Amino acid sequence: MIRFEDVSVTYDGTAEPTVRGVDFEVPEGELVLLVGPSGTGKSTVLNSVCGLVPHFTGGTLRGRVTVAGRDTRTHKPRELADVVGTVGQDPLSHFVTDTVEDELAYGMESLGLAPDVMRRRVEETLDLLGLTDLRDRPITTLSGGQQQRVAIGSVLTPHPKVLVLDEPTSALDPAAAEEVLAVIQRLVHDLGTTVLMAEHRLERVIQYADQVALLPGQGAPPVLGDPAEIMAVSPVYPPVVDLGRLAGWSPLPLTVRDARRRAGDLRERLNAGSADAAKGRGAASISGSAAGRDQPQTARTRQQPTPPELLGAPTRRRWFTRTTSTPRPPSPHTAEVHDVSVRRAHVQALCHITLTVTPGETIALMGRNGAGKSTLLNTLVGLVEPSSGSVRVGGAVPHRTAPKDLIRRVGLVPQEPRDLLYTDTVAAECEAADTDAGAAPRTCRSLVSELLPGVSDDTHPRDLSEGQRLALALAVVLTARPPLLLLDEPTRGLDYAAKARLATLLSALAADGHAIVLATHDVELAAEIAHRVILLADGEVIADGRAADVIVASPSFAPQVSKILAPQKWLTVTQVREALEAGVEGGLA
Ligand SMILES: Nc1ncnc2c1ncn2[C@@H]1O[C@H](COP(=O)(O)OP(=O)(O)OP(=O)(O)O)[C@@H](O)[C@H]1O
Ligand SMILES: Nc1ncnc2c1ncn2[C@@H]1O[C@H](COP(=O)(O)OP(=O)(O)OP(=O)(O)O)[C@@H](O)[C@H]1O
Repeated sequence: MIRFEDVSVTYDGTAEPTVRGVDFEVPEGELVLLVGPSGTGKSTVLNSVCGLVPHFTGGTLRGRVTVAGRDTRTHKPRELADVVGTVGQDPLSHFVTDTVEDELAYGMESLGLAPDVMRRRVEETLDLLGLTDLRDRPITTLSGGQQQRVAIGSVLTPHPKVLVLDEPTSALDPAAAEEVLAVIQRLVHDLGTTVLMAEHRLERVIQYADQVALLPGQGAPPVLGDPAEIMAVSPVYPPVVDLGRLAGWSPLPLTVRDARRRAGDLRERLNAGSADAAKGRGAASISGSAAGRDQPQTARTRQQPTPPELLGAPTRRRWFTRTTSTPRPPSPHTAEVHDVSVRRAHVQALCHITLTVTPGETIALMGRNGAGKSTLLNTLVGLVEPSSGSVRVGGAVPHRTAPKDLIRRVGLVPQEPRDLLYTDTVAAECEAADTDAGAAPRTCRSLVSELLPGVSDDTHPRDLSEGQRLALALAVVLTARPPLLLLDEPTRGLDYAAKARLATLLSALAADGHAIVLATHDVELAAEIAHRVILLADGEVIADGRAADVIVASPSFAPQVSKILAPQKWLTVTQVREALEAGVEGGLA
């Protein structure tokens, strides 16, 4: 159904092709998953199917791409629209109408479908994607995940033969991602729809793939094969595969269910290690278990607030030591939220929220799309005024504090880091950040150099990769050294390597006394770095406690490793690896 014949794409102004030797076929009624590290050309390949490459992006496409027999070089995107439905990475840029219902109908109207057919399909899609309550809503008032669901719905209603999906679950909560993928799988199995999809969070999608195409990068052509075979050699892989490789399981399990069947031995080895630790041998290493998350090596937890005098202590990260000379406010809490409610139009976005945030703790704010996570972050940073209740950040009321004073207390890296960047070079962005923060010249530039070595002053922020742009926005926010750092869905669009770098950085910031609150759907990131998890539902706090307790107890928010090794409380492959190594040293293996 989709056929690539020796395709290469060279963008204008670049000497080498971004992708080359792309030569494979996606048969009708199959779902092929495109995987690979950031920047290896996944979006480029996807966009060549719907004709955006090269008709809209410029550049040169060599070879041939055909979709349902139509050559994309001779057919413009609008001449392919009746066969290909495309969801790109940025839903907002996608929308053409104002309300949810109109958006779902738009594609069908352009194809001239009969009104009764349109009506039926809109109703079906609203039902399938859980959008019924939002049908009359202006799209601009939807949460990020709600918008992504509408974007997916709008390409499903015309029933295209081919779906091209670029990270379709990046803004979805785990349960919504499962629901949307189940719908897509049903289209593949029952209607014979052909799907080509790229996604970084492989733990969500790998089990739905009939085949995987790996783009290894550095100009190497894609490798197509059976998902398990590709996962055995791929540089990007989900935690279940990481654990399978660690334990030496063959064939590699791709699902939690398959891994659980294989995990008996591993559980026994880990049990022996824990028992050993309990007897006092090798305890330090084994405390890497989930229960040990907020034990001495990280120390600064809700239960053990960091004494303010320790906050200026030297840190592990060189760049960060430069920023520790200014004393921080003496309050034991960085932020206090008391009985806060927020109404937005007719929606009760937050309802009687009470919580405190303590220096040195990392909190993952989780919950379904529309639960109120972004609203809470926006309230902490003064962008949204509570309808009732009080918010204090570093002693100040955010929405009544002048921006130049507020940025020394709290900084938000928004869901779309681009929203924070407004100049046209990295150097200008850094100068503006220094001025805004009243910081010494080159403060921001030094942070950027540490976070993004090799990025030149004259690079346009638009030309940075997703992960690089996030790092730049983080540097801009950190220039003012806010004790409270807020991040909204920071791993959206990041590959596993970029995510690991972000996790290391955030852990160093927390160890230095920063309080960090991140709204995230990424259960694996929460497992990696959060001391505490707060679950929101319909604007209310429904759980607030140690990460290990809250997420392990939730089928939606538990990471893969804890599902595989339950009832033992492990959260990450790193913890398992460290425990096994300690066990080997102690003669356990
Ligand atoms: N329109 C364009 N003009 C010039 N260069 C581009 C254009 N679009 C993408 N590129 C470059 O091509 C390379 C591949 O980008 P692409 O978005 O296809 O990668 P990707 O694998 O989808 O990355 P990610 O996983 O981060 O989305 C990158 O270096 C990018 O900067
Ligand atoms: N301007 C607005 N007018 C009306 N309702 C709004 C407005 N902004 C947000 N909402 C609603 O408030 C609720 C909370 O939205 P919020 O963006 O805080 O959710 P979220 O938990 O961050 O969601 P996501 O996980 O999808 O990003 C949602 O139902 C959303 O539709």
